[in-house]
Amino acid sequence: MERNNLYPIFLKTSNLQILIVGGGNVAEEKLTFLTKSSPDAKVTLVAPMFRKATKDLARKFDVELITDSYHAKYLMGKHMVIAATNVPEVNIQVYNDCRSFDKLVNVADNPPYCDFYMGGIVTKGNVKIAISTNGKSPTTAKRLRQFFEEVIPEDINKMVHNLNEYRKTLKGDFEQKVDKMNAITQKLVEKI
Ligand SMILES: C[C@@]1(CC(=O)O)c2cc3[nH]c(cc4nc(cc5[nH]c(cc(n2)[C@H]1CCC(=O)O)[C@@](C)(CC(=O)O)[C@@H]5CCC(=O)O)C(CC(=O)O)=C4CCC(=O)O)c(CCC(=O)O)c3CC(=O)O
Ligand SMILES: NC(=O)C1=CN([C@@H]2O[C@H](COP(=O)(O)OP(=O)(O)OC[C@H]3O[C@@H](n4cnc5c(N)ncnc54)[C@H](O)[C@@H]3O)[C@@H](O)[C@H]2O)C=CC1
Repeated sequence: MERNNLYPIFLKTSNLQILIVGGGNVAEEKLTFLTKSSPDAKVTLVAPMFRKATKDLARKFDVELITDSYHAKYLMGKHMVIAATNVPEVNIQVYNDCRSFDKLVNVADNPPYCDFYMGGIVTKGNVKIAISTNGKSPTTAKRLRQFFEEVIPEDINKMVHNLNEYRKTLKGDFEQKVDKMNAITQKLVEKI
């Protein structure tokens, strides 16, 4: 069976500068999911024109909008880039420039031109689940996201908080703490 070899990481987007090239539907969709998961992300968009809803989102999440066509100078200081224009040549140019400057790049909806994929994301307090289908079916990623949003209880964060508090009260060496944490959470994985 084919398998997903991507390695998920949880980025501190408030420490990183992200550039989105484009201001249309796709750029707005990527910005919507990015800010939904990471409202404190540092994001800049560059495009000759932006949708009204994109401008509203930008105001809400303190996103910088640059009204201009893409130029490589806009990559300066950026760590990650998402290209989402409707001009394939521009998207490929962004990809090539990012390669030259060692930036991580995602050409939205174009898997061969992605160093990383955006995933389906479920957030419940401190708990976050990211879903990828290895680029094979974004719709499945969306449906799984909706499924987990539904089935994971809101109070999962209470459990994380309580276990964090309990962990602080534990004395002993590392191994004893691990044993105690495992013992108290054993029920979670026991088959009924
Ligand atoms: C590879 C990837 C690269 C990337 O963009 O990062 C990619 C690629 C493509 N998307 C396409 C289209 C659609 N994308 C969505 C939705 C989402 N797409 C997302 C991620 C990814 N999309 C990455 C892989 C993720 C993984 O590994 O599973 C999500 C999860 C996250 C996000 O966008 O932030 C977000 C759901 C968020 C949520 O709801 O939680 C929908 C569904 C809808 O809108 O209802 C459609 C229309 C239905 C359809 O066409 O399938 C096309 C075809 C374009 C064409 O036909 O030209 C391609 C290209 C191709 O597949 O070749
Ligand atoms: N809209 C959709 O749901 C989907 C779109 N696509 C493809 O994704 C691409 C983008 O789609 P949309 O966002 O819907 O297009 P769009 O037409 O809504 O937006 C394109 C954006 O790119 C900007 N742009 C054009 N040239 C630029 C440049 N040189 N520098 C910076 N920005 C530039 C435009 O100003 C505009 O804001 C298209 O190629 C489309 O075929 C693929 C799948 C689904």
